[in-house]
Amino acid sequence: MNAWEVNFDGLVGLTHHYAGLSFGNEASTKHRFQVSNPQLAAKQGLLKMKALADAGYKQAVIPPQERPNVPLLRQLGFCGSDEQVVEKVATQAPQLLSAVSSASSMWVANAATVAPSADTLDGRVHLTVANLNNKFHRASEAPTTEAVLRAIFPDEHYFGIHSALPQVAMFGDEGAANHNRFGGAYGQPGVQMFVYGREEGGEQRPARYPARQTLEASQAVARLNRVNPQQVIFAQQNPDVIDKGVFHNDVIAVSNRQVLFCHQQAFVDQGALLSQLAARVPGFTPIEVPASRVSVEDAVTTYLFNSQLLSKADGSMMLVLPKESQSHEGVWGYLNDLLAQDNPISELKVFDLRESMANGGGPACLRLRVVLNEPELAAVNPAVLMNETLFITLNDWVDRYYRDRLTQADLADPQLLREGREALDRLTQILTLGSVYPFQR
Ligand SMILES: NCCC[C@H](NC(=O)CCC(=O)O)C(=O)O
Repeated sequence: MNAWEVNFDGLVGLTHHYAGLSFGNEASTKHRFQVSNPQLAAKQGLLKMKALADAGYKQAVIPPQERPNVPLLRQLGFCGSDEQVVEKVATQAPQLLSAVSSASSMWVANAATVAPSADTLDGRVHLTVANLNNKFHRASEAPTTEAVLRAIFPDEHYFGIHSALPQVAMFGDEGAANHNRFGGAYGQPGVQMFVYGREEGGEQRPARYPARQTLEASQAVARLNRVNPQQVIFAQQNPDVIDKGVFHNDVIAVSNRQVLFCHQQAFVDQGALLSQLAARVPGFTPIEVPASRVSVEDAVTTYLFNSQLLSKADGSMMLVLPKESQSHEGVWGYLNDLLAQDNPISELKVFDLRESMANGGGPACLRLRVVLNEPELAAVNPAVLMNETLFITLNDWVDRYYRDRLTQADLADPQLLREGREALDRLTQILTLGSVYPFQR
């Protein structure tokens, strides 16, 4: 059956700021306390969505979450009116206010892991919400992510949505950022590769930075998503590169159909893994970038692997890259050599995503890929699909509600809380989502 890869991009929230919350994510640490521009951030994301929709790709949007997360502050013992809760945490524990105000749900590659219906035992599309257990500011995303996904994929006949795994380190799960699907046409059964950073009790693990994803979590997600066990591969990320800032696999590898574009040092036993893929994926085409051309450090600062690898009408592929890859002479030189060589990549498309990049989120982090066939696509809430009208409506909405400057100190402003709720209330009407936020219940 005819099927497409639909890219669902996260819309940046009103409280987007730089708080250095993600140890092991070097961009997050480096930009701590810099001034952010939430309005620009949201518009940079919308421009990418619109450009890809205009180029003929199927594109949709996932809304931001309610921030600051007042119910979470109440769970931590702050009391009084909502405004008083925010005021107290701002004076007593400002870093905690940052954490509960983070707009991190924008990186929807970490929202869930998706299994297309062609791969599942019951013929439905499955999505398992990620628990994002390794970081407090991200672990709190799961309940609203689930509500939002149910509002976007409401029909249980086509879609199975699963709650996040238990919130413990043993089941740390970071969603689609550690998942790749290989195959031919999107509607045909594929091979799913689940990438993990450590195994509970295992010896091979990074020394400096955390490995966020466990093998145990990946196995559970594969079960929940009912992926045919014949179509699953588990692969370990190279712990040495996690220690160099590769906190998710999508910082060092990206795949599309038969192609894997990755760094030479991305995986443990990479040679054996590539042979296994070659045996299982018809026409498997690895494009391994040698360390002599691009170091892991340069991969981390430029995010060339955090690109989207998209199929074009003629069967060739386009890499959607962040501007940082173009500004780096060595990396840009390598990418242009790649174009000249005999491989499926025939175009480079560059976007300015500086606001998101400064927190460690490139083009691939901002999107969740959902392969859908015709009836499944027809069952998606149509109001989230990107088109000219939605683009204009969302830009106007951003202009109306978003600030163009935000620091940690601004999070204490009770007006920000009110602005956020008013904006999200309006957004749920635009996207016909119903009541998905705690403040709406
Ligand atoms: N896939 C990209 C995720 C980036 C995200 N950054 C952050 O949460 C940084 C937030 C801050 O430091 O303000 C993370 O590390 O999970």
